[in-house]
Amino acid sequence: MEEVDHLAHERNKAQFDVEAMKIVWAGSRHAFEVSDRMSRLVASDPAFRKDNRATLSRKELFKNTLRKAAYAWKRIVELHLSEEEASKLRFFVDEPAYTDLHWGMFVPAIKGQGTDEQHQKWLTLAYKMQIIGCYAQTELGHGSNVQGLETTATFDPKSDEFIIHSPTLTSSKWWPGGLGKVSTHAVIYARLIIDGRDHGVHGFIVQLRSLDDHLPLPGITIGDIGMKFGNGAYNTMDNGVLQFNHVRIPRNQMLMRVSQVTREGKYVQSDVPRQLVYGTMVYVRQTIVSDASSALSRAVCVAVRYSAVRRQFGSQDGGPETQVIDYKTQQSRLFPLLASAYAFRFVGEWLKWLYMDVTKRLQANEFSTLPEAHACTAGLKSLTTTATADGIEECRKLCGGHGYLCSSGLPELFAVYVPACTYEGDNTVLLLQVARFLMKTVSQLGSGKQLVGTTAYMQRAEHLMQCTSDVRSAEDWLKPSFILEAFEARALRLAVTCAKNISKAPNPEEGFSQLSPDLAEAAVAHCQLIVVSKFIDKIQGDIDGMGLKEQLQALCGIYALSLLHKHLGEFLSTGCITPKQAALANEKLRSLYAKVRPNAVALVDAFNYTDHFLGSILGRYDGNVYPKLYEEAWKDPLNDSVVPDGYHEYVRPLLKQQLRTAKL
Ligand SMILES: CCCCCCCC/C=C\CCCC(=O)SCCNC(=O)CCNC(=O)[C@H](O)C(C)(C)COP(=O)(O)OP(=O)(O)OC[C@H]1O[C@@H](n2cnc3c(N)ncnc32)[C@H](O)[C@@H]1OP(=O)(O)O
Ligand SMILES: Cc1cc2nc3c(=O)[nH]c(=O)nc-3n(C[C@H](O)[C@H](O)[C@H](O)COP(=O)(O)OP(=O)(O)OC[C@H]3O[C@@H](n4cnc5c(N)ncnc54)[C@H](O)[C@@H]3O)c2cc1C
Repeated sequence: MEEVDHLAHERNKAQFDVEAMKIVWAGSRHAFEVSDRMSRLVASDPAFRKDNRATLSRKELFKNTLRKAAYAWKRIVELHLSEEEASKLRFFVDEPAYTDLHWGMFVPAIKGQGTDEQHQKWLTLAYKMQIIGCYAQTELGHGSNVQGLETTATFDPKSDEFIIHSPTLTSSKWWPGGLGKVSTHAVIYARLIIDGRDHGVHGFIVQLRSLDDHLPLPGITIGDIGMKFGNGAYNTMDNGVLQFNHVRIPRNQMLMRVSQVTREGKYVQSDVPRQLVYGTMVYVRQTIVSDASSALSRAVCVAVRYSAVRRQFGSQDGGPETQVIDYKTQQSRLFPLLASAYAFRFVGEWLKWLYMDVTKRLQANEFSTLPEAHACTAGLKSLTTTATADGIEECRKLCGGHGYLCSSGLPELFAVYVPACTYEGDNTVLLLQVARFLMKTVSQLGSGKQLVGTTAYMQRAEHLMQCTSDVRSAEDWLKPSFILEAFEARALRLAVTCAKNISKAPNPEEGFSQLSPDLAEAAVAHCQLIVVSKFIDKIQGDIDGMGLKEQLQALCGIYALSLLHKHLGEFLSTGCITPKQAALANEKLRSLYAKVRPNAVALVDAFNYTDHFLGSILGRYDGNVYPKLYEEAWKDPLNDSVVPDGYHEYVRPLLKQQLRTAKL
C-alpha cells in the first residue's frame, strides 16, 4: 500500500532548509552522519525492539535489557565501531542499562582520578568489558553530603592493604546503577583512615563479584534496591545495595592521582586540588545537559507533530476543524519548549567545550578555571533537567488524553527522565553551589580582580546596577544587546541583593542558610543568562543554509522572552524593565509564535529522530495517528480474550446477586 504523509502540508510550509538544520542540530556534518547511521542501524534491527517494555514483568524486563546490552556490544565489536559510534549506538538503543554506568562513570572515574599505572591495568580490562564497573558513592544515609559518607577504608601497614568496611546500616551503598546484579567491580567512595586519622573521602577500585561464577566475594553483601517509579522506565537498571564486612584490597587500588598513600602509610597530598575527587560528577553533569536537549526535543517532537494532526472545534461550513497547534494557548505552551530544546542543545555544546578546556588545563596543572567549570556544570545540569522534566509533562498534557497512553511514549519518557533532577546532584543542592560561587564573585566586585568567563558581565556592575532598559518598541526586543542587558541586570541585582542581606546576618553561614530560597533564584537567573547568551553566540557564529538564521533568531527570541514573561516579577521588581517594556516583550513574543508556526513541524524534523527512537504513535513521522492507535489498542494483552480472566470469579457473582435482588 502506498504510504501517505499526513503531515506533508505542514512540511511544505517550511521556510528553511531542514537538511541544513539537521547539521546545526547535530553540531557538525560528521556528528550528523554518525548519529544518522547509528539510529538507522538500531531502528532496522528487530533485536532492539522496545514497544513491549510496559507489559513485561521486572525480571523479564531486566533479562531483556541484559540481552540487548550484550547484543549491542556484539555489534560494536563486529562492526569495529569507534568510541563515538558505540556511544551513539547505545544512545539510540534507548534503554537504561548497567553499561551507562560502566562507560559513563566507572571508566571516567578511573581516567580522571587514577594514575598512569592504574589506567594501564584497569582501563585495559574495562575497555574490553572483561570487567564491568559501576560508581558507588551514595549511601543509604548520605547522597548530597558527600563529606558525610560513612564507609571506611582503613590502611593496614602490615599487609599493605585497605580494609573496606560498612560500619552502620546507613553506610550501606544505595542507588548505584549496575551494582545490584551485574557489576563485577566498582569505584567506591570511602573515608580514608590511616593510623586512626580520618583523611576524608577518596575513591577505591573494589572487586565485588567473582569473574568465574558471579557470586559476591567474601565479606560482600549485594542486591537490587527494588522497583522504581513507572512501568518499564528506569526499572531496566539494577540500582543496588552493597555492604562491606572488612573486605581487603591492595593499597594500589586507591585512586591515587589526587593524593597517595605510601607503603609506609604516609598520606601525600599532591598539588592537584582535593575537589578533583569530585571530577567524575563534573564530567557527567556536563553530559546530562546535552541529554536534556535530547529528552526535551523528543517530547516536543511528539507534541508538535500530534498538535498538527489533532483537530478540535472551529469547523466552518462543514470544513475541517482547527488544528490544535493553531490555538495561541497551545503555541504559548509548546513553542517555548521547542525553543528550550534548541537552547539546551547549544548550551550543551558550549559546556562540552568548557569541560574539554578545563580538562586540558588540569592536565597542565592549571586549576584556575575549575570553580567556574563546577558552577556551570552544576547550575546548567540543574536548570536544564528541571525544565526538561517539567517540559515532558507539559508535552503530555499538550497531547490531551492520548498523551496519557503508554503508546504516546510520553509517560515512559517522563518516568525515565525525572530522576535526572535528583541523580548526579539534587537540583536545589546544585543551585546552592552556584549561589556560593556567585556570592564569592560579588564579594570581589570593586577589588580590581578581573572577572572572566560567565561572570565577566559583573565587571560592568556600576552600569548594570542602575541601568533601565532602552527598549522602545516590540521590535527592539529582538536585539541581542537589549535582551542581554535585561538578563544581566536581573541576575546581578538578585545576586547583589542576596549578598547585602547575607551581610546583615550574625554570620555568613547563617545568612546563607536564611537566604537560600532567594539564592537559588539568583542562581537560576545567572544560569538562564548563560543559556540565553550562548544561544545568541551560536546565532552570531557560522550558520549556513537557507532561512536557518531567521528560524534560530525566532527561537532564541522565544526562549528569552518567554523566560522574561515567566519571571516578570523579578525583572520588574529589580527595576530592569518597565511594565510598558514588559507589554512590548509580550507583543514580540506573540509575533514570534506566528513566525514559528508554519515551520514547527520542520523544526522538529530537524532532530532527525527515527520512529523507533521516538517510540510514539502520536509522534509518527507520517502523522498517521488514528489507525495506528486503534491497531495498537488491540495488541494489549488484556484484549487477548474477549471475556477477561477474573470475570467468572469476581464480576459474574456480582451480576447474579443483583439479578436476585432485582427479582426480590
Ligand atoms: C556519555 C556518558 C553519559 C553517562 C551518563 C550516565 C548517566 C547515568 C544515570 C545516572 C547516574 C547517576 C550517578 C550519580 O548520581 S553518582 C552520585 C552523584 N552525587 C552527587 O552528585 C552528590 C552531590 N553532592 C556534591 O557534589 C557535594 O557534596 C557538594 C554538594 C558539592 C558539597 O560538597 P562539599 O561539602 O565537599 O563542598 P563544599 O560546599 O564545602 O565545597 C568545598 C569546595 O569544593 C568546591 N566543589 C564542590 N564540588 C566540586 C566539584 N565537583 N568540582 C570542583 N569543585 C567543587 C566548592 O565549590 C567549594 O569550593 P570553595 O572554593 O568555595 O571552597
Ligand atoms: C535513578 C537514580 C540513579 C542513581 N544512580 C547513582 C549511582 O550510579 N551512583 C551513586 O553513587 N548514586 C546514584 N544515585 C544517588 C543520587 O546521586 C542521590 O540520590 C542524589 O545525589 C541526591 O542525594 P540524596 O538522595 O541524599 O538526597 P537528599 O540530599 O536526601 O535530598 C532530599 C531533599 O533535601 C534537600 N536538601 C538536601 N541537602 C540540602 C541542603 N544543603 N540545602 C537545601 N536543601 C537540601 C534536597 O533539595 C531534597 O529536596 C542515583 C539516584 C537515582 C534516583
